[in-house]
Amino acid sequence: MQPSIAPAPENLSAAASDDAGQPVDLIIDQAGKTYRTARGPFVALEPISLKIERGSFVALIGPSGCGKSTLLRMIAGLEEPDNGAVLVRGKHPEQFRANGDLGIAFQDPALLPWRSVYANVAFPLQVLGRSVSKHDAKIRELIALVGLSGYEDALPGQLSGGMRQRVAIARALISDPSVMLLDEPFGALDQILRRTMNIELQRIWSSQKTTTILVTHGIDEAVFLADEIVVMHARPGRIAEIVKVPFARPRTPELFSHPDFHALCDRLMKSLHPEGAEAVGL
Ligand SMILES: Nc1ncnc2c1ncn2[C@@H]1O[C@H](COP(=O)(O)OP(=O)(O)OP(=O)(O)O)[C@@H](O)[C@H]1O
Repeated sequence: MQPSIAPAPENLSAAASDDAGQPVDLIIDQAGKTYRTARGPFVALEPISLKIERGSFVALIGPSGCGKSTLLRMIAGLEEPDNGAVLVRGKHPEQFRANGDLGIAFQDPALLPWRSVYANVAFPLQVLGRSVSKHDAKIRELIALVGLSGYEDALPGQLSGGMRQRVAIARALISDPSVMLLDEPFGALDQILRRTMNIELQRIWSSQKTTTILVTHGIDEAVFLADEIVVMHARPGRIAEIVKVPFARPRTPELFSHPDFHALCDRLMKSLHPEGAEAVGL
């Protein structure tokens, strides 16, 4: 498995494809983040470089505090790197987000409690000044895609945690984003529901082929869903390695019990926690 960290070329906006000639959606070039704290500067993320191919599914894994959310916030344009550059389809992330090209779903689905499922999914269209009625078919199609047909009029308080997350994913997709950022979207769900959602997410991603970046603490979730896994280490936050996931798609639930799946999970566990892995016999 080859690390695929590529130093970004000098002319970033011209770097629309990677070494294999594949179109690239995201270029991170020597971007880092140091926070000022009462105890002095704190390096949340060392300067890192990374390229993400169009239509791929990339997972970010790493211990708590290694800078996964900081990196995602930089990609979303919610945080500026101190140095280096982040470009999404050749644009500054903030500009990219303002066009509705970026879909975001975080751990807390943050639905508006007084609005129905339909109105929550439609909300980004209103923010972007687009007509909801013109997009009626699209809204219903996405609600169906996330398996919630029949719940259009339900309020978030009437839904389970998994259903609320599905609404958040439909909402993230309503503006036809070319890039989707998911920060621990299933972190609060139990293991069974989480697996169901993993299978659902693969189905949704396969039908849309939106470039997706998922932050997760679940190694099995990352292996099941991703084409590439970015392993991060903490103190300071940095990329330790990038691992390609070799399993063919569509991946079925049986993969979760396949020996090769477990072998890759163990290998990633070692990469994440070299000392701890030895203690548990890996
Ligand atoms: N605004 C801030 N000011 C100071 N320190 C911050 C700030 N935001 C994050 N940090 C610190 O930067 C480091 C990276 O934070 P980040 O939230 O990116 O980590 P993470 O890998 O997403 O963690 P987790 O898995 O626990 O969510 C942490 O040590 C955090 O305390």
